[in-house]
Amino acid sequence: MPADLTQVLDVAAMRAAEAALIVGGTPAQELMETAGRALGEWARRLGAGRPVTVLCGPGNNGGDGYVAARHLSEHGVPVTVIAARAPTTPEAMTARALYAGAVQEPEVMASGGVLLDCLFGSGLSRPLPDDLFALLTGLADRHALRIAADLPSGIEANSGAVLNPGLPMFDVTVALGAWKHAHYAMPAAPLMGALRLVDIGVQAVPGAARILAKPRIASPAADAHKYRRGLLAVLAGAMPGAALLSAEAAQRAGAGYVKLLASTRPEGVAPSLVCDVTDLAALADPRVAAILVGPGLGRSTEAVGRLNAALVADRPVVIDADALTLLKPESPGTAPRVLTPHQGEMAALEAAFGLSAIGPRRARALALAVAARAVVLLKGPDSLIASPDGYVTIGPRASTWLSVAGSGDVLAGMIASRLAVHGDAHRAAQEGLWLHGEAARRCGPAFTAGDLAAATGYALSAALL
Ligand SMILES: NC(=O)C1=CN([C@@H]2O[C@H](COP(=O)(O)OP(=O)(O)OC[C@H]3O[C@@H](n4cnc5c(N)ncnc54)[C@H](OP(=O)(O)O)[C@@H]3O)[C@@H](O)[C@H]2O)[C@@H](O)CC1
Ligand SMILES: Nc1ncnc2c1ncn2[C@@H]1O[C@H](COP(=O)(O)OP(=O)(O)O)[C@@H](O)[C@H]1O
Ligand SMILES: [K+]
Repeated sequence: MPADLTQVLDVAAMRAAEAALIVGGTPAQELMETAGRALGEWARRLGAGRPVTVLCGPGNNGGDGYVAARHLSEHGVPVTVIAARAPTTPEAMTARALYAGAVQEPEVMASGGVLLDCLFGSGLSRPLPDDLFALLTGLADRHALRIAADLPSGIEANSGAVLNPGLPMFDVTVALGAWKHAHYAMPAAPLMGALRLVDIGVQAVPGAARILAKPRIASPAADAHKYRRGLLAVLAGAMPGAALLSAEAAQRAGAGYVKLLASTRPEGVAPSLVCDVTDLAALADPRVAAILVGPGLGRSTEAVGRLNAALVADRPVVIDADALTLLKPESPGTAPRVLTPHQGEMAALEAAFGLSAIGPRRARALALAVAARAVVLLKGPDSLIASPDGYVTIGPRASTWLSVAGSGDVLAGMIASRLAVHGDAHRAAQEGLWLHGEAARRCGPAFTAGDLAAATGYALSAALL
């Protein structure tokens, strides 16, 4: 069976997946051999002739390092191996024995080309002791290129916690076998540099989180018309600018008809955007395929009324921004929902739904998804999507320029537009998150939310079948 290179595993699942490979007939030593050789090959190629220092710890991460060192030596690359601690696992002991070159004491301060950090990987259970922290940071300072084996040492694999403040920045992190949550989670992710993944044959783990894949979006069918493509109702509120931004993105993300619902026509409505001043009455139109409520809604009693009107209309709905702070367990409606909280809105929702705010973001998002019977897109530098049936999708790193006012309104518009097209909340959240990241990539640096909304069509074109 081909390996699964899209899943993101926690340490227990990774160990179980490795154990399954071993039971299936691949000895642990062979797994280490595959991982270590690939690691050595990355160091050789990225080093481009420069010498490599391999820093080895006591566990299997260190074992990978001895295999990498052997591979590098066999290819004529000058290697210095430093054993920070003696190997303790049978595989690491064998790997060390098979490395024919000298192994230096940790006092040796090598310098030069590439540092390959094989001190600790997924087995790190506590902060690095002072001597190892000093050794790692000292070596990192003395090498031009820093590569981490599996994870930078000092990172907790499940949570992405940085256990030692002041860890060095790496240029490349070579994940071994499968992605771990830390590769995509804050605060660890920015320390890792470029990410690469080595295939050691790890099979798909049922229910594992997955990296968000590029969606496959179809063009309108030959017999399409604007209603069949999806009518999206965007509820304007106290500050209509935000809803206008959402609507602008939504018009470019696939829906055939985007209507702004307001009691009076706000200023700045583009001619292409229909503003229905019958306002909430327009929700009775059976052709409304999806609703977006929240951007610029306000938090007044009137805002609560508008949110509830959107929910009782019983159409697939995106609930964003202010509406998230007004949503309650007793709020009406049974239609599919997408909630798009940032960290602050997440805390408000957790309080409203009586949930604990402790634990990794993915677990918190899942708990809310179940409690609110909604797909939850938890936003931030490490955005992720959780669905009530237990699936987690991890957003790949996105442009940090997305941290601009109105960027969330654009995302909500993209998701709502996709929801109007097909009504599937989970798929719409995935498509919207991908389009948001792609639009940002195309915008380059220092864009406005308006630029981002305007780039939606280009992002969509990249995902067309
Ligand atoms: N298994 C496989 O088939 C494959 C595994 N692979 C590789 O194995 C890696 C995982 O290996 P691993 O589980 O041995 O963990 P690793 O990160 O080397 O360290 C654990 C050791 O460190 C110790 N220790 C922990 N924290 C410490 C601290 N702060 N300070 C000091 N000591 C500390 C801990 O001891 P203890 O906590 O019991 O004291 C234990 O001795 C994985 O990242 C990948 O590189 C790949 O080759 C693919 C095939
Ligand atoms: N540092 C960052 N890196 C990547 N994406 C980010 C970063 N900061 C914010 N974002 C994204 O930008 C959007 C901001 O949304 P939100 O917080 O609702 O802002 P606003 O209310 O101004 O629209 C979210 O999609 C979030 O994931
Ligand atoms: K490492």
